[in-house]
Amino acid sequence: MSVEEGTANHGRLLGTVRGPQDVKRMTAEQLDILAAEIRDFLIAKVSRTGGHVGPNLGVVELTLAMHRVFDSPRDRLLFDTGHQAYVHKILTGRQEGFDKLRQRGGLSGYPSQAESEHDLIENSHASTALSYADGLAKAYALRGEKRSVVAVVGDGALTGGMCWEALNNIATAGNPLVIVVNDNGRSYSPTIGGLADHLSSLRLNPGYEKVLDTVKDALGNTPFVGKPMYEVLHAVKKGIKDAVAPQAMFEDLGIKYVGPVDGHDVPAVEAALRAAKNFGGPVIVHAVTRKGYGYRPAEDDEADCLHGPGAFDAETGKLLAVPSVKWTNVFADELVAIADERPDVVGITAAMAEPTGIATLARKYPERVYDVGIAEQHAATSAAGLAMGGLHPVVAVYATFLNRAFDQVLLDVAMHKLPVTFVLDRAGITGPDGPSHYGIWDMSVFGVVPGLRIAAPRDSATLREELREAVAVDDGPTILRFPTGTVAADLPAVRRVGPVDVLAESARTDVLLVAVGSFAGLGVEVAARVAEQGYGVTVVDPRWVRPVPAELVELASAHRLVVTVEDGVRIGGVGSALAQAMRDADVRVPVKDLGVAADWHPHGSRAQILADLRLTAQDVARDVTGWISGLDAAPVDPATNGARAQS
Ligand SMILES: Cc1ncc(C[n+]2csc(CCOP(=O)(O)OP(=O)(O)O)c2C)c(N)n1
Ligand SMILES: CC(=O)[C@@H](O)[C@H](O)COP(=O)(O)O
Ligand SMILES: [Mg+2]
Repeated sequence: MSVEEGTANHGRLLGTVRGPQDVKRMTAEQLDILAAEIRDFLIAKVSRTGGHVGPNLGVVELTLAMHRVFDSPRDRLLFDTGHQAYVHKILTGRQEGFDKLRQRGGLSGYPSQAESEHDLIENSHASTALSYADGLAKAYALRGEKRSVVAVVGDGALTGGMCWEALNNIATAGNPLVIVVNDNGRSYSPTIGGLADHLSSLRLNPGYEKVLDTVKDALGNTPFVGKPMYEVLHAVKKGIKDAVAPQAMFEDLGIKYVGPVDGHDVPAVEAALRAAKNFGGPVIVHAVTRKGYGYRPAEDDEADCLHGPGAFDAETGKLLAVPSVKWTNVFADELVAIADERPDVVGITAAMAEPTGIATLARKYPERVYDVGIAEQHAATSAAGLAMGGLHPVVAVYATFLNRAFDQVLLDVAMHKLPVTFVLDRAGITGPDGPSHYGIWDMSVFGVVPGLRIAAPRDSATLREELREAVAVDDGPTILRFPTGTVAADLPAVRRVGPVDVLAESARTDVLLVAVGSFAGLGVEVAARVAEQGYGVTVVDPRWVRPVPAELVELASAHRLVVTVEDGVRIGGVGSALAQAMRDADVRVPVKDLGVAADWHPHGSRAQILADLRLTAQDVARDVTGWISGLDAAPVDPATNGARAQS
């Protein structure tokens, strides 16, 4: 269908867009129609699949303007965090993929090089785009390639320290580079901090370019022209600039500032981008947008402007699935109960108060909760300062995001033996957000930290118990980690051996099955399946997985085979650490450690990915039966650990 036909058939113009070139030749009127159609498309599709509908509704015009001014993929368009790249995907030939957005085998919710040559940054962690852009611009400069580099960064992502490390370098390098600040004033909730205040001071001031244009227009009609006019204009510009000094911060850094510009006005954004493109150095284009723009349920959503909901009713914006009791809710309620008793307990969030449950504490004790912005490294070391000041901070972040604060946890917190508790939500395989969101690294990465204790609760009862144990520790840091979604049904222990809970046992002691955290239920199911083959399985939940409890080694010595299963990478995981502890104690029992291969696992549902990894009761039972019956036939050399071949 032609653009003209598409224009005539409302709802069909989008169907004429197969690539960026199709929007370059559209008229302003067609662009308005197309923007409306894209919004309808986003609401229709994402309401069915779930996803980042709010952020993407806010960048429709911005993305249209970017693809009209720049020539992707020769010019590189980078998206910080990448959750706001759906419009970019729509304009680069991937409309059909939205029926399976964030689903196994379907479109990723983030840029994906495997999907398109137009995509570059696949990491969904915030505040990285400017560093990529700095490097890209330096590479093109050195190679003599005339290619534009454009990085879209949100006001929330700008609160991340890496952005300021990058800006410092971008300013010095002086390479042509366009930084589009997508300023909607929000992360999930309103963006906090001095930078956010600075941006809003810019938002509230008339863009000095716009005021200057007005002055130019006015003066332009006067009789005098030439040098005096230029001097007048220059004086006016300087005067206005001084009056709206806030953007001086960027310009004093050596980065030109253009804006603020209405991010929903395609021609205005295009004009700013063209000016930036031709500037010949680093330029910030400050686009003011609204998260959820054009869709009232998102615009009016106080919590997070429908930042990333599950499937929802397109008419009302209401979630279709009523959230069950999540791990997060249990944590939040227990944290408040603890805070009632412990005035030294305070909470820290990295711009995710609601999703981590810290908001529950903030509602009761607002003075005891700190939102540090998207700044996990700062969160960790600020927590160290709070602890040095006599408090016990509870830092609640998603497991995957603590990765970037390893050095702070190791040296700023643990080396000083400070009582800080890190609560890692979304630990393990999460699913729809894909590999850079998988919280599979924490038990390995932080397992090496001297003096740091790690707990992996199996249900709400143990979460409450282990959280209390964690905040009672006063000579070092603790980590409490649990998965996404509905909390597991309580699974009572039949007895406790030291800190280790025995969940099931038999007269026979063929297998010790160490089921870590949320895999406890799987362990009990495996034991029942293996028992049908005549073998006895003792299922234990270590509760505290680091350091390895000595009682676990003792229990191992009383069995013929040890099998561990964890929702984390095998390398350096609980199984690996237990095997080492057994070797150190000269306990010669073969160990099979099951877990997640250290790899970039694709997105999908949590259940699907775990099944792909053969981390189901059926698969594990089959393996355990094979191993133990194999022992009947011939002993496995404990030294080889008999590691299971895994993808
Ligand atoms: C390191 C890191 N911490 C936390 C998050 C979770 N997160 C995803 S999007 C987002 C808010 C981003 O706000 P902003 O950059 O302003 O983009 P917007 O959603 O407003 O378009 C956060 C905190 C993340 N992706 N990365
Ligand atoms: C982009 C980002 O990092 C978050 O929005 C993330 O997608 C949220 O994940 P949950 O849906 O598990 O809260
Ligand atoms: Mg924002």
